[in-house]
Amino acid sequence: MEGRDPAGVWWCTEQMMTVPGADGCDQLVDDGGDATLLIHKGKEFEEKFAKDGSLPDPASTDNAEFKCILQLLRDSIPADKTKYTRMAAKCKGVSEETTTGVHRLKEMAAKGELLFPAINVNDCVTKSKFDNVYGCRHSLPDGIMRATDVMIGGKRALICGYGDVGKGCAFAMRGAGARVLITECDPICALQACMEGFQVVTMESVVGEIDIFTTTTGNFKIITLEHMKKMKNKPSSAIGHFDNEIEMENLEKFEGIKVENIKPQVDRYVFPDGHGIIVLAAGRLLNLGCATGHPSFVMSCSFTNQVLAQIDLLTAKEKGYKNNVYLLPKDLDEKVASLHLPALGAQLTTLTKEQADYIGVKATGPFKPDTYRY
Ligand SMILES: NC(=O)c1ccc[n+]([C@@H]2O[C@H](COP(=O)([O-])OP(=O)(O)OC[C@H]3O[C@@H](n4cnc5c(N)ncnc54)[C@H](O)[C@@H]3O)[C@@H](O)[C@H]2O)c1
Repeated sequence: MEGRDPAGVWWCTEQMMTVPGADGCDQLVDDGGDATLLIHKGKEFEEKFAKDGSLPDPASTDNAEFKCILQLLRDSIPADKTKYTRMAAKCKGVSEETTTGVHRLKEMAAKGELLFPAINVNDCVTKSKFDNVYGCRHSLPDGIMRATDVMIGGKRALICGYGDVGKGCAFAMRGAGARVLITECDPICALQACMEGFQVVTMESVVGEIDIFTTTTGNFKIITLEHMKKMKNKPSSAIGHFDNEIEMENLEKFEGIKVENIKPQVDRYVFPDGHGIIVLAAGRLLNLGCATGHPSFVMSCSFTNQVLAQIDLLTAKEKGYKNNVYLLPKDLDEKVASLHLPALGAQLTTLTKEQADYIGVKATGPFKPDTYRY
């Protein structure tokens, strides 16, 4: 759905969750938390309507996405006053794919607002340490090359954030011959970047010299309008989750800005002073917008985790899951990896009973404590 208008995206989200002849879906697979957010906001505004007859007001927010949600609910409530309340009651739980969605879920759980149990698939080792790292290592340069045909070798590439996605992106850019710089707020990640030979800098100190920008923070206002004003005539890109990592709204509203659509998902924003920057995938996930996302092999690890999480949710009640965020057990994480090894021709060593006892594990695993960080 990348590149479509936000209202259309939210319309699709609602259609996906509307099950003819039923109150809604039994379980949700989410990526970024949009479906989960819509159910929660739907129920919240339906309850408000029941109490005081008021409908959501899209004019009450400046956030373009949230405006769409409010408009959608403003249309939905008069037609069916309890649609999302029934949907929430029917839903046994959600399994969430990505860092940004998990962040939203944890916020809701901490406030006691989560309406059903959630499984954090992102933090399975065989998800975040594979899809986020190796998937982005593949699909970041793929997206940049397809979109711009720019020579990456020799260019200065800034990766904002050196978490899982940032690590994959930094190594990809280095592999393509770029001189890679990193911004980080976390001293541990910053030190990791230094130890890998990347230069850790602040955006302000290098913004005028960088050729390719990639934001991987899951945070907002990483590349601001002020930064974009100071950039040279070169590409900028984003691989995080939302278009607020790059201040797209402010860029679009900037007086005198001209937008040249070079091709689908590739826009050149020209400032009144004549310098232009290339924005890929409208500031959203460029590897999805400008390429085909991650290759199927690495997604197979993520989706195997999703399937296991969905099976786990089937018995959430029996397991006594509360409306909280849960991780899959480590033996399942190891199982996901085991299932993928034969395709790569790997031969796993089997521990003898003696060796297993010596290091204090079972010969069949789990091989690491939950605190192990890989
Ligand atoms: N495009 C894709 O295919 C894809 C795949 C997986 C995840 N994601 C998304 O990518 C984003 C990052 O995911 P992740 O798993 O790497 O998360 P992460 O938490 O491992 O990494 C994010 C890093 O950004 C740093 N950071 C936060 N604010 C910063 C700032 N202002 N300046 C510099 N650094 C800052 C954090 O310290 C952290 O190290 C999320 O939005 C996630 O949903 C995208």
